[in-house]
Amino acid sequence: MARPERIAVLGAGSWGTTFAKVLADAGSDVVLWARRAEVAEAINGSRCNAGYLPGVRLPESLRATDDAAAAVHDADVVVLAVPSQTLRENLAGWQPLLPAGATLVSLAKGVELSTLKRMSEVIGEVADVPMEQVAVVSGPNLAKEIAAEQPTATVVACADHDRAIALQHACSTPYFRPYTNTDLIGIEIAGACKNVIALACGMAVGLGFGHNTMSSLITRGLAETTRLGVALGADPMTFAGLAGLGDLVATCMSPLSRNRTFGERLGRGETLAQAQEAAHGQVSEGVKSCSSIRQLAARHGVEMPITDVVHRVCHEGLQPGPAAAELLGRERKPE
Ligand SMILES: NC(=O)C1=CN([C@@H]2O[C@H](COP(=O)(O)OP(=O)(O)OC[C@H]3O[C@@H](n4cnc5c(N)ncnc54)[C@H](O)[C@@H]3O)[C@@H](O)[C@H]2O)C=CC1
Ligand SMILES: O=C(CO)COP(=O)(O)O
Repeated sequence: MARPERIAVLGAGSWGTTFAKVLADAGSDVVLWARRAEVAEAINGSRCNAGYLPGVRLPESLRATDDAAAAVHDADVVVLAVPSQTLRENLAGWQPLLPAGATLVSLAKGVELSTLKRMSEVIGEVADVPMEQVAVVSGPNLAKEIAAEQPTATVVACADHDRAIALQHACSTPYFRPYTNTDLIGIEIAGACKNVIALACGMAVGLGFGHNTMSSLITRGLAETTRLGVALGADPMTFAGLAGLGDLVATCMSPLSRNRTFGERLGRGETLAQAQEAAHGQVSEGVKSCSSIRQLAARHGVEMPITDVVHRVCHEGLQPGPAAAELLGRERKPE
């Protein structure tokens, strides 16, 4: 499959805008759709999306619009960069506009609450396309670092290897190195679960705990994520890769992560509403996905103790201190 000619990125938040910059820097012809006309105008006028990426100058070749039909017109790749829980509704509106045969790419990291579906499953269903047409980009990809052109690797996953190669080509730059993969289940489960583990790590930071606690959460978090992924049919090796361990470490360790920051606020004693207010409208996917992932795990008989306590802290009034004590007090077992 040839390198894509025209790419539309739908969603001009932190990651959508950054990924559009990557594609434009890689020489692709990119149009970025923003919900708000003033955001599109600012990108076209001042080359800046100040609300999400202050201080970042966007490439001259990147065009923005608030007209989704104009954005996707003639696109051979359509990148979906809206929060997981809004993807179904947004995509249903865009579905009649999608060019036949276009590769649909998910940037979102979450599991849908109402259906427990992965984002690629939601896309296949709503857009009514074969799964070979759906791709996922996921990895240790904190938007602000990539927007600053710091060296980063990622994974482009698609069941159709040729499409993955074409997309890999379209987003390769001197600072962004994509690898291909065909394990969508593993890549997406890893991406959704790491947000929940990052919430737990944030809580640990908020409680004043150090690196031993973080490493213990990261390692046991990886174990429970892998258990769920394997139960769903993923390749266990995926969890040792960029979209698995790579993203887990980046998100759990970085103060730039919205999920970790959210967890830190809860760990310091703030309420869910206070932490949400402090996020200024930016999405912390783990707050909702902890519930859908917990349900998915229960459906498949998989134990996910960290995810379980994160859900109960976020939604059932459990306090972070007792949650930590509960994890430590679990039945003793071999590693
Ligand atoms: N920011 C990052 O560093 C990374 C984010 N991601 C994932 O990408 C997805 C999008 O994240 P961001 O761009 O960071 O989010 P964001 O919160 O910065 O932006 C979300 C974008 O979606 C738009 N949107 C459309 N419909 C919406 C609705 N109904 N409700 C709320 N927003 C709506 C917003 O206007 C905004 O442009 C998430 O699933 C996130 O986990 C993945 C890798 C890196
Ligand atoms: O997915 C991310 C990094 O890979 C971004 O994480 P946050 O959504 O927690 O900021």
